[in-house]
Amino acid sequence: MADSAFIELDHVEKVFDVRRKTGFLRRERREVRAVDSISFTVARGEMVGYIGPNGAGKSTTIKMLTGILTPSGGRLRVAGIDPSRERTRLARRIGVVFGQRTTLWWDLPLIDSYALMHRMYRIPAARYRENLDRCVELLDLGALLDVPVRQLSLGQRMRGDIAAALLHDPEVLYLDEPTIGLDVISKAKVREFLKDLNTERGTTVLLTTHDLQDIEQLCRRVMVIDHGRLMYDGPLAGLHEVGESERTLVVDLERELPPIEAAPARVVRVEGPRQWLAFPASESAAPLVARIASAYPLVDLSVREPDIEAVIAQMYAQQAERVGGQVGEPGPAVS
Ligand SMILES: Nc1ncnc2c1ncn2[C@@H]1O[C@H](COP(=O)(O)OP(=O)(O)OP(=O)(O)O)[C@@H](O)[C@H]1O
Repeated sequence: MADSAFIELDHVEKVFDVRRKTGFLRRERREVRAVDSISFTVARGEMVGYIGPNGAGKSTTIKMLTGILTPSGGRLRVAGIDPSRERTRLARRIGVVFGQRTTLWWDLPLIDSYALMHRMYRIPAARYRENLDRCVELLDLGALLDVPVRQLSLGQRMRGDIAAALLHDPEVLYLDEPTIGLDVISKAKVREFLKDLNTERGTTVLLTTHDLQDIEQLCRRVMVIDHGRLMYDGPLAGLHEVGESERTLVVDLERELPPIEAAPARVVRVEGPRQWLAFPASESAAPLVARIASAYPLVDLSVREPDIEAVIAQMYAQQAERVGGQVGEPGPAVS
């Protein structure tokens, strides 16, 4: 493994033993291989997207990286520490944000939660003050500090949670769906903040998300997991190529017209003056837009990204075709 690796996973596995009631006295025992022999390293200061469909094994990986769960097999290190053996020592060096849950105290004003963390993590007063001031300013929390957490909107609470994860200056931040359910403005704020955190402070970030735009705007490298297996590790552009996914250009014309001709884009839907054109996600939209604008009476247009599920489904289908296997049997990681 690389010396500079800050996070290291070597054939890590997590198997859950699930018991299900199948009759009055009968129970069925089943193994769920949530993480299946995953290996990767993340260098200090990297910002990596960790994506995959529901139930792929993302949260399980993150829980093992924090020490909440113990791997069933393989070797795992974060900053040289075995997370499940030295969870408390590691806790001082990592920050975690689970989008669907909060680490804040529900009935307390935000500032009181921070004060409790100050004590829990034994953060030196000057450093606490400095980090708090910085987060309050950049995450726009000033007006919210005295508000009980239960009264915060989802976006406000998420910003509050991100600040809470950073008060002790962690070297690595795990984010599990940090923009889930947020409106466009809150998403932009959170992304901007994370970008700054990574470039200015060099914080290593591992980000799981269902929003491809989070990855596009933040991560040069993306890892795709499905059925507990690593299917891809590389740049996002490469993922589009592997998945041969398509983006969609939605064009509003001045009036109803025959389908637009603009290869390699092809019209996939027409509704009155609005037309939908699919084009390969690996192609730049700019020349296509310029060509359409010069030849057609354009009123408005927008580009829609493929969602992660679609990209992965494509990737899957192609891999199955290549190996002549069945869709649903993941192959080795493509990089
Ligand atoms: N404590 C548990 N006991 C039994 N099975 C579990 C447990 N936690 C997770 N699993 C199973 O392990 C698999 C992976 O779950 P995980 O939560 O890691 O997926 P995920 O990629 O984070 O999904 P999502 O995007 O829906 O959050 C799923 O099949 C899930 O049902």
